[in-house]
Amino acid sequence: NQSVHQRMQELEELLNRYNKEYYENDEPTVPDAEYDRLFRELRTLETEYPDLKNAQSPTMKVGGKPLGQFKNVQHEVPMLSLDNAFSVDEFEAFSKRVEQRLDTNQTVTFCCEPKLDGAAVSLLYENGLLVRGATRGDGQSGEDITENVKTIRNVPLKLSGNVPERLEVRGEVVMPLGAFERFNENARQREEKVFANPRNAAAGSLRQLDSRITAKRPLHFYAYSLGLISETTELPDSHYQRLQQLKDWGLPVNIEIKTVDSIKGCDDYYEAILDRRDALNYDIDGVVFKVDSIRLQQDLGFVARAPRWAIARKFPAQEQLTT
Ligand SMILES: Cc1ccc2cc(C(N)=O)cc(O)c2n1
Repeated sequence: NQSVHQRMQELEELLNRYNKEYYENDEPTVPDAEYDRLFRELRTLETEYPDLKNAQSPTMKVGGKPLGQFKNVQHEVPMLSLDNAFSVDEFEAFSKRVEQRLDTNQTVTFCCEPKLDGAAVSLLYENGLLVRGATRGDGQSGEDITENVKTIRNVPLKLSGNVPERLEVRGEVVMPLGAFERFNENARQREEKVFANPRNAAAGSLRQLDSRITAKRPLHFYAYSLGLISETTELPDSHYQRLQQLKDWGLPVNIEIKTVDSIKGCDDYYEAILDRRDALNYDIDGVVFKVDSIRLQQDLGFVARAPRWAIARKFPAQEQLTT
């Protein structure tokens, strides 16, 4: 059954590629019917030849039998929240604090990104394989939702390239707005639970004990920082470049993430994202600015639970349209 094994590998590559296309640029090159046909062919072969089944097969992303409860996960590196700046003045106070720590003529580079309004999760990869997913919880410990995160279609089960032995990635799980509307409309028609907003929909979908339910929820994951990493790993001093490294390993990183070299650059970024807020395919509630230099981040450290080297600059609350 060498030719069967060959066909199974071919199907796996095709399905992984179509998955990536579907999430990279929202334009799958094949219709869903074709995707489903290939998916069914692979699942049939895996049933007939179980010893040829690959633990990272795309068929593993559909969820399995429900759990009785969630196990607890201790975050070896605490998952931090962000200090908020609601006004220009508060943001300027943040930038002043940062600049005080610099030498005179040193300029500071900031890494900027939209603040996704979803559910924070931690993904742990060992030798490039996804071995654990966890909710943020209280920052010190969360719930083990490994089976659920495996069903998020743009979460890779296997990283590619020269990956560290241990790599923990933190990011946000969101439910895209179009998918959220369709999901809620569907739920209304079936008189099932309707979610108040995409954040609740994402958080609620991740906390399902039955991962087959999570698998049916349209969720996206975007990596935004590194947690645990094997100390032998060579990494650039730039946070932005570390995120690009995650992207090279196959993890989804938001394309809106950019660096700027001044406070003015931060203000321009804030205005640019605010202007495009309604055009984005997911809910955001501000932008996040981080000192890009890891060395300077370490020098600035943290205050209580939030880092001194990062700030979330929040948008005015959106007037909730009365539905
Ligand atoms: C350190 C940290 C904590 C929470 C975060 C949350 C978001 C977010 N909600 O998009 C983005 C980030 O870069 C974050 N960074």
